[in-house]
Amino acid sequence: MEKLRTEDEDSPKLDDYSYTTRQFGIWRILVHKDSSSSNPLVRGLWVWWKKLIEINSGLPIVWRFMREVYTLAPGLTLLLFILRLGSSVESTLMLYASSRLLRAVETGLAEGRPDVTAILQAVIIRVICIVFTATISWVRRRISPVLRSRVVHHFEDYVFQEQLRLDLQTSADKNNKLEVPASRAYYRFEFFGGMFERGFQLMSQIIFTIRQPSGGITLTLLSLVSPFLASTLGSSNMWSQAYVIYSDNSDYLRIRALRRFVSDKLREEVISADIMAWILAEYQKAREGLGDISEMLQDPSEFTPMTSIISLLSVDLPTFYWAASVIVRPVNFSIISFAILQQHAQGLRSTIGRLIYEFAQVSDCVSDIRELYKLAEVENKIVGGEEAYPNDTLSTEIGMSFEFKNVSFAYPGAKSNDNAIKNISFKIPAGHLVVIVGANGSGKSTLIKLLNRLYDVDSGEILVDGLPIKKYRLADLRKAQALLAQDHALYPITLAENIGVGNPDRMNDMKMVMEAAESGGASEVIKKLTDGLQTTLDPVQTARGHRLDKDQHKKLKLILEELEKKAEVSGGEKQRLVAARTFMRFLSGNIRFAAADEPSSALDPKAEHQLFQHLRDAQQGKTLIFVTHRFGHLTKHADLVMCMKDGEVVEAGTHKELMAHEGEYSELYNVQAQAFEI
Ligand SMILES: Nc1ncnc2c1ncn2[C@@H]1O[C@H](COP(=O)(O)OP(=O)(O)OP(=O)(O)O)[C@@H](O)[C@H]1O
Repeated sequence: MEKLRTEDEDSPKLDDYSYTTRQFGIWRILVHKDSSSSNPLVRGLWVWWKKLIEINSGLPIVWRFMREVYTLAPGLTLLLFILRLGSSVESTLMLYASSRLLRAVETGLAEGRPDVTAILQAVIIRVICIVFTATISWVRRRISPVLRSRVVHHFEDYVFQEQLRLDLQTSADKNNKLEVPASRAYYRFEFFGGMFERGFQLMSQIIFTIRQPSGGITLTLLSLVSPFLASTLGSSNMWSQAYVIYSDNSDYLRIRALRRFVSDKLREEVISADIMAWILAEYQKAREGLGDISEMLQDPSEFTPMTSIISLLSVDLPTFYWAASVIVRPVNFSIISFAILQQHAQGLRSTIGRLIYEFAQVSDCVSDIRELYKLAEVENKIVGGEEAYPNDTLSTEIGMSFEFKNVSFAYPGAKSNDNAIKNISFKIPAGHLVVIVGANGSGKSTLIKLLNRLYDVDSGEILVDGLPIKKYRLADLRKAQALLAQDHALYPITLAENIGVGNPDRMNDMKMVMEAAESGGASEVIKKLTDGLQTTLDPVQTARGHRLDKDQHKKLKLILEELEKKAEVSGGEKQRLVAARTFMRFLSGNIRFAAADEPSSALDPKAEHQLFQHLRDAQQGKTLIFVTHRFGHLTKHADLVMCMKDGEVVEAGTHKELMAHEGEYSELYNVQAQAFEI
């Protein structure tokens, strides 16, 4: 683990990052090593102290969050807090009512004559309390969903907007992944509302208990002990610390892996390969290997008998106090007072317990809120320059020119130590047709991504029309480029929109959309579909059924099946539709560079030939790069063929030159050519 961090002058020493390793069943847990004491009580207090510091530092962001929620619905938020204030005195009022009732009964019993007025008063107060409680909860149930929608929508929209803003390199960074769903915002708001309510509830209970005739103050103090002890001992356990958890039990991992064979994705292959018996045998072997090793996550040392005894005894402290005072002053003994004080003690203990529990969660809330806001602070790694593209003095009408100067690049977060691009230098003149060939993993696609500034180079420089690529405005650069790649997908919108977004300004121009579809070879696909251009291939599915297992549910079942039906296209048809989007982009008239990165892997030979032909036909005013493994007729038309191997350009020239050279390219070419020899 230490290897993951490099030490520099300002960063904390590695010792500060030390951890202890623990093993529970199949789980290995690396727990951050705290410098605090091994005594659970001292450690618990230390955890509390750290929590307080954390909460203190989080106050500004919580304040910002609460203000933001308030501005979304000021009236509703205020009303909700007023209702919470009302709820906070509910339990005290109820307690007051039942104390009055008990005292009235006690007096009646003592005097042999019940005080009907007092009893009636107590009953009326209790009924009022019940009506009050029911009304408050009714109003709350009505306003909460509205407030919830506003808060959740607000944060969902914000997160969506921020996620859309991130570039590839920035969003690939794990630190920029949101670990909290936007819907958590409302729970966090409710959480603080709950604490506010609990705070007032505690205040009203304390005031009421202190005012009790016999031992109110002592009772209040004694009621504090149990929840305080429980929370302090509880907070010192391992789960409240920072940890990394994983399983390295090979049998457990094998079982998990083998279970994947029953997924829909693999089922077809499993059945056709008839490997069920082997899977089952492997599964049983792993199960035997795992034996009784537990998958449960439980720290056996979490609670020792002593801590449990102390915790349980502390609950009975008010009773012990009462028993002691009866022994010392038996004359004061009243069973009713005892019952009332017991009720007070129980109420206080439960409120304090909940409040302490909630207080312990505040730091989690703060980190959730921080997490929600963090995306706004993330700066994109790919930063555009000021220069417009096309550049009046440097750019030409015939296309974009490129120059790579000693460019190296490794994917951020890649496990491999090898660069995907290694110190490459070459030039592509404007308007040229370039074909890049090479083995799998040689860096062809990466090169195209660098030209589109999906990633920035680690070292070296890329020039576009003679100027460093970083100097151009990003939006201008991208508007002038069109990429068509094998893994480009169809979007979950209609086919008309799927093609139209290639040129958003003319999205509704159906004539242009159909023209683009024709060039991409997709018009036949569209005609085949019942809804034509208005088809959505992978629509958002919301339909679901519940307990449709009986005969009388047949009708509902049929409706559900109808709702679940969706249009499907083949892999090659999908590629044609994606290609149509690129042609739509061409029709914007802005494109000076187009790259086709193996866009034809699923196309039949005729469709592939047509696609390449259409791309070449549209080459006017563009530099065109093809990345392909099936390069026969393409390379013959190419102005430049670049052959890549292990992240380097090993050969570059025309087809003829490279064939004469008899190197890597001619070898690849001949392998393909041989396939056609009889
Ligand atoms: N997103 C990524 N993260 C980490 N490594 C990557 C990523 N994409 C590609 N690589 C690695 O970079 C190297 C070059 O990959 P690239 O996709 O450019 O190869 P290619 O020549 O286009 O291969 P192919 O012919 O198989 O498409 C490979 O070793 C690959 O594993």
